[in-house]
Formats: sequence, structure tokens, C-alpha cells
Amino acid sequence: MGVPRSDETGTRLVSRSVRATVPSLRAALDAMPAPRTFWTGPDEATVVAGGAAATLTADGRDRFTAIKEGIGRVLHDGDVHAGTEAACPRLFGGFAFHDEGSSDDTWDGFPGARFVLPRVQVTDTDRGTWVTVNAVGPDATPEAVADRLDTERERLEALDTSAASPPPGIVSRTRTTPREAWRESVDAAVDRIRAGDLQKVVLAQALAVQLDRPLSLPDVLARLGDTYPDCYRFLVEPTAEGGVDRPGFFGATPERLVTRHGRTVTTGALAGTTGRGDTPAEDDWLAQELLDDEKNVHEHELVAETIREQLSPFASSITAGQRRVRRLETVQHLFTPITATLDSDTHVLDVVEALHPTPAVGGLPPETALATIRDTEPFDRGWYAAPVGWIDAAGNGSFAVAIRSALARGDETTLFAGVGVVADSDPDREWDEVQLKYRPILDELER
Ligand SMILES: C=C(O[C@@H]1C=C(C(=O)O)C=C[C@H]1O)C(=O)O
Repeated sequence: MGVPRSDETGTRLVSRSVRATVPSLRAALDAMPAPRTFWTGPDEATVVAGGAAATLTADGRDRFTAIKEGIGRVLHDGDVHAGTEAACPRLFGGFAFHDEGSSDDTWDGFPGARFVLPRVQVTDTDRGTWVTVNAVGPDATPEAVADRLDTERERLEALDTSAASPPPGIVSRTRTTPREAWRESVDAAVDRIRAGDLQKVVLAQALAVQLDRPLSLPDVLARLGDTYPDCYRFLVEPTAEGGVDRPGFFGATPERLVTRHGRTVTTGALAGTTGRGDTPAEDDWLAQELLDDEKNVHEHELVAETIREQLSPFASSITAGQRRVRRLETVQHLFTPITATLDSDTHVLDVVEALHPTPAVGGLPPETALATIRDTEPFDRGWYAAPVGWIDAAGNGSFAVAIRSALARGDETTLFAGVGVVADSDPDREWDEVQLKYRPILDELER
């Protein structure tokens, strides 16, 4: 994109924030101009935003570097009064799973990478709520931004707080992968693993559902927040065009890829899955069985070990915590927290590029696993299982792995879910695990 030089415009970026009382974040998201952005995570501000003061896109292998350089240009030397760190200018967006572009029109509008600096943003933190207006380019004057900020604050403070609409209801479902084809692909992967070509591969499926009426993404994200309070929730709309048929990629994911704050990097291994019990005792029994299960522990350790290796070129120290069980509403996972100290000011996107895809969503060895995924899966992953998150001017940022996610387009929604296949995987059990992983989104669609 063309960013004016500062000597042509006086200032490249102008950003102003003001404290506000926004009665409903759900209503604020509903009222935002397209393309809308939503982001929240454990111990992070919730961001509801709209429009694009600047947009960066990139494709191919160099997309991480291209975005990093573009963000440097957009955020460099801005005239910023933010009031709080979380309201400082950040670009929100994400990446496609594979380096090469998509051939599948399901993902029209979602390039290899896409980030926006919102035009208007609500940032909700423990210490209060801010409204921010950003502008880049020739019309980015402090006076014009201050005027817009007044207007936006008034508009957002006056929103009504009516209740969310109920789930739309499902008319029909279409699977990309029939059960027999699934059995064959898991068996073929297991054969390759036993032959020694592969150690692990994550195979996914997609489920296209026809809804009774178009989905309200603000309502879905609000309800997901009640059910999955400890997950990252996100919405990416890549275009302002299309009205209610405009695509929106959203989800409630338990998996952090990386948070970088100064020299501290926080990540973790999340892999290995079991269900929930009907009683607390059954839940505990399932959790203990998961902790003791050789297949799941092996699948998990491949992920934890690879993350440590992938971080080692950047880190002066890496610490892994105790392996434990993370219990969510619909499933339980093995989880190992991992933190590292960077040995220099490595940009968050350098860490994202090094980690993506972890063997929690790709496999090992990475290239063979990615080739297996491309050859096996009868659909395009698009942005499923890829990094989504934000970046600031200092190279800090936070990225989640976009699982438990779906692509909405009017009254159609496509859900994605995958499982790690290792030497002793059983196709039917893996099938059941995929169905469990559809639940978070499916429960928000079904009446
Ligand atoms: C790939 C997904 O989940 C990943 C795979 C897991 C597993 O195989 O046990 C567990 C958590 C995630 O790392 C998904 O939900 O789509």
C-alpha cells in the first residue's frame, strides 16, 4: 500500500483516544462500520473495532516479513495520544495456514496475510474503556481526528443494550469428508508413520451448514464469551463489501500461539484430547486417564519439544511448566505452559513465523506433514489453524491459533476441526474427536 511520507503530510498517523462508557460491547460490534474486528484473550483487553485506516496484505513465503515491514511504515513516528497501552495503535489480522494461495473460492477475500489499523476502536480493559480514532494519510489532521472522536464517543455511548438474538438454527449440513474417506486417510497416514516417513500429522475436516437465517456474529461472539471465558475470541472481516453476505472468520480458541511483551515470550503446547464427563468424578477420571495415556502424551510431547526447539534460536532461556489438563466446556486437553526470554528485540512476527505451524496443527517433520495435509484434505484450510492476532509499533503482539473456528457468509457457515494422527491412532476415535471439536461453534448455530 502507499503510505504518504511524513514530509508530505506533516504526520503519517494520528491516533486519539478518550475514556468512555460503552453500554454493550456486543452492540458496539454490531454498530461498527465494515470491515469489523473483534479480539479478546485471557488477561488482555477486549477490542471491538471497525473500518480500516490502513490495510496491509501479503502472499507467499515472505508474507511474515512483508507485514512486519509494512507495519513499521504505518506505525512509525505517529502522533499518538492513547491514554492506556492497550489503546495504542495496533494492527489486527492474521495469516492463511499454507504459504501458497488458496484455490478454493470458499476463502475469497482472505489472502496469505491481512492486517488492518481500525478507523474506530473500543478498547475495554480492567481499568476502564477507551474509544480511539485512527487516521493515516493526507486527511489525518489532529483536528479532524478529534472531531471524529467526539462523534464516535457520543454514538457508542448512546447504544442500546438489547439482548442477543438466539442461535439461527440449522437447515442442513454437508461434510467435506465422508466417514469412509476419513478412515482411509487416517489409515494411510498411520501407514506412513509406521513406515518412518512421518511422526505426526494433523488431519482436519470441514462441515458446511445452511442456516435458517444469516448469523449475527456479535451475538455469537458474546455467547461464546459466556461459555468459553478463558479462550481467545476473534472476528476478521476482510472486506467492507457484501452487506450481510460479507464473509467473517471467527472462533473461540483455547490455543495461544505466542504473546510477546518486551523480551518475554509466552506460549504453550496444547495437544492431546479427551471428552467431558457427566459428573465431576467422571471429569476427573477422564482427565487422569488423559494424563496417563501413552498415545496422547506422545502426541503432546512432540508438540512441546518442537516448540522449545523452534524458540531456541531467539531465546536466552526457555522454561516449560508442568504438563496438566485444561478443561473446557466440551473437551479436555493436555497443556504445557512455555515461557522464554528473548536474547534481543525479536519482533513478534519473527516468533510467529518460526512457530507456525506447530505440530499441534501441522505435524512432524513439518514439510512432510504439510505435504500430507495438502494431498489428503479435500478442502482448503484457508485461515483455519493459522495465526490470528495483533501487533504494535514496538514489535509486541499476541497471536492465537485459529481453531474452534468457522467462516460465516450470510446464511452459510463452514466449520473446521482437526486431530493429531500418530502411530496408534484409531480412525473412529479420531472421527469422534473431530465431532467434539465442532461443538463450540455448532452449539451457537443450533436451536
Ligand atoms: C486441530 C485442532 O486442535 C488441535 C489438536 C488437538 C489434538 O489433536 O489433541 C488438540 C488441540 C489442538 O492443538 C482443532 O481443534 O481443530
